[in-house]
Amino acid sequence: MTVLTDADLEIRRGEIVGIVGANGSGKSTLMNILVGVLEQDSGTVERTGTVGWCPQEPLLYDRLTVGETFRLFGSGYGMTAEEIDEAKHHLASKLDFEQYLDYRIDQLSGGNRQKINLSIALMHDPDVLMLDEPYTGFDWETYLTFWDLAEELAADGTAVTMISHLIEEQSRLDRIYEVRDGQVYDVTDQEGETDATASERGEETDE
Ligand SMILES: Nc1ncnc2c1ncn2[C@@H]1O[C@H](COP(=O)(O)OP(=O)(O)OP(=O)(O)O)[C@@H](O)[C@H]1O
Repeated sequence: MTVLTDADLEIRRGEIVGIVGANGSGKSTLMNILVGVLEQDSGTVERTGTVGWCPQEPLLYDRLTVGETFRLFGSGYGMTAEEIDEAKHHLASKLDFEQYLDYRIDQLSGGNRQKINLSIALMHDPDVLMLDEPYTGFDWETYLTFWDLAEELAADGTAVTMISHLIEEQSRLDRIYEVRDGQVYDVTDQEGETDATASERGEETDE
């Protein structure tokens, strides 16, 4: 099936970019192509720098502990043992999962598993961060901490891209792309909410 027919977008350093759109519109497909886990049929994706990816479904190994998970991904990223340890403690303290470092992934709650999923995307301080609904299952405090982290990273020059469903988040985004009918539209300067966010709430739109 054809999901996307026309997508032209740019993700710049220091920006927080939102990808919005109705369920099934192709947001994850677009992100998977940008990350490189899915190959596009035509067109090009230009990536500069390192990429961190937080997929919608955590891609973690159930039988590893949280500490082992950091070591596995950290060594994959080419980090030293000290760098891995520092990133682990920093993120565990920030996102409040220090007490779970020796737990196995399959012993964690959904929200805590998502914290690890997000942390693995962030731990190597990537230049480009791709987050597919990164806050699923987060409690309110964690959700706010997540935004602190995203804003800190963007201020340090990271290009942060996230698939977002929440209308109230749109004011935090520097640029907003909407996926609709297989195409990607820049709706940053559109007044009010996009069609997609209205239709997600079940409201009629003008189309
Ligand atoms: N592995 C797959 N095999 C076949 N079709 C797929 C696959 N993954 C996604 N699709 C289809 O591609 C289309 C776009 O899916 P995608 O997951 O990109 O949407 P989305 O906008 O991220 O949706 P949601 O908001 O529900 O997460 C949908 O019609 C979906 O059914």
